[in-house]
Amino acid sequence: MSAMAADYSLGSRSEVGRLRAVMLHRPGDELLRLTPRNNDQLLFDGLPWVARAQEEHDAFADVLRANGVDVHLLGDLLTETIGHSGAARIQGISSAVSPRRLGTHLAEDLAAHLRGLPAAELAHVLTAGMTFDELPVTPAAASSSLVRRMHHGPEFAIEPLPNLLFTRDSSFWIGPRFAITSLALPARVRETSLTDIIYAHHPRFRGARRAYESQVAPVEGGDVLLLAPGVVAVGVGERTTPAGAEALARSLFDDELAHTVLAVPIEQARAFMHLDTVCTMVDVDAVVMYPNIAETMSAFTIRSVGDVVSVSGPRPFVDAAAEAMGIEKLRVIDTGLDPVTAEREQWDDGNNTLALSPGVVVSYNRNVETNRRLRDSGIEVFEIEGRELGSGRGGPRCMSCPLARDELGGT
Ligand SMILES: NC(=O)NCCC[C@H](N)C(=O)O
Repeated sequence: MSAMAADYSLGSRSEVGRLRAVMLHRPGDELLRLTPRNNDQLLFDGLPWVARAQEEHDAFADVLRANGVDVHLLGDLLTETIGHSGAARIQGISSAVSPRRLGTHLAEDLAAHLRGLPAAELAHVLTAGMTFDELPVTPAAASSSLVRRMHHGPEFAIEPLPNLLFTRDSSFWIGPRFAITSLALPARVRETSLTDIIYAHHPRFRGARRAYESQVAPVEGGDVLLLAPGVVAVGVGERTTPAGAEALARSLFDDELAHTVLAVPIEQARAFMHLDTVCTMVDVDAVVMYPNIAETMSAFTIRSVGDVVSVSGPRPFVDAAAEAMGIEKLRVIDTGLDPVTAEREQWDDGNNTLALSPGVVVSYNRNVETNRRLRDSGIEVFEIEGRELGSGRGGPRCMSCPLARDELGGT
């Protein structure tokens, strides 16, 4: 990536300030690893047609570019990072090559092989993984490695990362800082080793500081909504735990990145894996929310006053949010859908919109009713195709990590 001077600075203090730069991951060979036997464990509901998924993703990126957003692809950033920094290369390899899985001898052999690969090839292995069949053939390893002899060829020596597509979850920006999250499920844990080396070593991010450095407990970016400057909502459910929400809140308070954090309980179910599967912001004072839970969604309010942290509630989410945001009312765009249509469109990420600026969002075209009602409420909707992308159960917000948004006053 050229070190061109951008007319914005990195960071984000809201969900809806004009989007200036974003990190996406164009899906690649890691999706070709999915089979009917491993797709559940790898958190996909089906087997995407990969070429089509790439076309859909390219169209998504084009919509963002057409709206003036700088699109940075994680795969490119990773290749550039590894090419630029020997330390990043070593770190990436050591997080991927597990002596626990491979035994010390094979792990050392493989790590030595990976250290010699060109940057793009190594980035490919770190994202798409490697099967035992694909291990480099060294005569010594072939005859002396029991691990190699006893594993089946198609098994993974390095697990692939098909969910890298959902860049929202493995890091997020709050104020001028980035946070590397702590992903809850084994299929995704290694993703953060890649975002970590990118932010630590890519020249584009030189000087950027970290938030939530301790990564004490699971926090996933899809659960983190920047409701307003200083006000953060954190979903607590299948992924982010109460301990994660509390640790994040205390860390944001210590770094003066937030004064109020709302911990929002969500059902521990696949359909509601993150807060952004049921609620996203579409304007400075408006959310689109899954109607079947709009009435019951609640929040604990965590506040920092001086050195004291207090927890109150729970109370209705919309009331707690409005008070924390300092607005009279949080508008809930009432999609007004009957429960069955609402359930179908929520499953297909109808509530997972990505805001380009206040009142302008990107959404999947299949959610016909939700999109119609968003427009009826004055929201401009750019529609994208998600027939294949959606098989991983994530929409435009899940597939994007905003790197820079304008301050709200300036949009
Ligand atoms: N923020 C999001 O809701 N991201 C979607 C993540 C989907 C992925 N297949 C997962 O289960 O983690």
